[in-house]
Amino acid sequence: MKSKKRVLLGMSGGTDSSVAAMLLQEAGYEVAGVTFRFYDSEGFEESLDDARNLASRLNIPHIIYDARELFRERIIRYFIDEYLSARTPVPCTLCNNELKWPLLAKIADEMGIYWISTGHYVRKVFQDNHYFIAPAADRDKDQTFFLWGLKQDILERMILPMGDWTKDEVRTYAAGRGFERAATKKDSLGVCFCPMDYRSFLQREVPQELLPGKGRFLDESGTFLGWHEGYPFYTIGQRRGLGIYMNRAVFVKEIRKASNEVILAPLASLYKKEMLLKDWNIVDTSRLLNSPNVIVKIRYRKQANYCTVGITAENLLHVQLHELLESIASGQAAAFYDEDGLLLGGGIII
Ligand SMILES: Nc1ncnc2c1ncn2[C@@H]1O[C@H](COP(=O)(O)OP(=O)(O)OP(=O)(O)O)[C@@H](O)[C@H]1O
Repeated sequence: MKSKKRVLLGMSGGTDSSVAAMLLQEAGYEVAGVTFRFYDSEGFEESLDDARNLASRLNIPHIIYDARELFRERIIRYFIDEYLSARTPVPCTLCNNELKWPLLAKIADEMGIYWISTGHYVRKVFQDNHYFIAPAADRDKDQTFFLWGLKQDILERMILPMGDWTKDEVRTYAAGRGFERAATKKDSLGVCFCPMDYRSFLQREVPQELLPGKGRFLDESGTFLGWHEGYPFYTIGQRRGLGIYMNRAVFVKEIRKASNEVILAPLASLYKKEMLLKDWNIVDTSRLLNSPNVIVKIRYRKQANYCTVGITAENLLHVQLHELLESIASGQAAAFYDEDGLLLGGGIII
């Protein structure tokens, strides 16, 4: 089954996977395309048409895979439940690690295809008998942060054509090949099924009786500061949009579900020195555990901190931060890197 020349590509209809299809063909692969229908949206038919048109112009067999039920259960319901549980969800991480890539592998298996591919801006390297995800040439587009949960069985099958390209080069290439529409499509931003503010999404999706209603903002010593709209509408570290006017800067430090209370505090109170992770994945134990040069990131575009990682008796990852880090929210992901940017693993903060 390990045909060297056949690859299944996830085709969203967007610029990156469109150019990925062209580059794979240029590299001599026989490409098949799949477009996942993840959820119902006005834009889906248009994206699907784009993917189909491209497939037809490139002479690529193309299928649609209906993943709506799976996506609703595993991603959208999780997203809502996390906010209702006073946590901060990471839907893109979960989708990539538990849906998009495993589904590609499953469908490829059914088609007798070994290689699987997407338009993700990441690279893959093989070192010391392990495959690692590595940063893309376009550091601004780098998507390594979302892929820490992928295991070797997926990593070994991945082909990542965008890894050596910048987005500008990709657009120029598509235009040069006469694919003007693919060249000029907008980048997708944020959480795909929730294009609006997540609070409006919760208002729309969650029956009113399941929302907690107004609750109390308190300071760290329990003093009442004002009323809030209900704890799911706040996230750890939030400063803007609190709807409360104070003569000092305050941030959300803690969210108490049981009492529907949100604790506000100065930034200095939000710093922590350690965290615990569940549902973790380690790519190479020897490089991660107790190593002195591990870097951790808890936000896509934010700071990187040095840390030391160990495993607790309860089988959680214990992350000792070398410098204080603020706004660590349960539910968020932490991704580990070595100093060359190789992705060493990650987990979900509890
Ligand atoms: N609905 C979908 N069906 C199949 N594959 C998808 C779908 N959505 C995304 N992908 C794959 O996952 C990759 C990353 O998707 P993401 O939405 O993060 O990035 P993107 O930069 O918007 O990519 P693109 O320009 O290809 O839409 C895409 O390049 C594509 O290969």
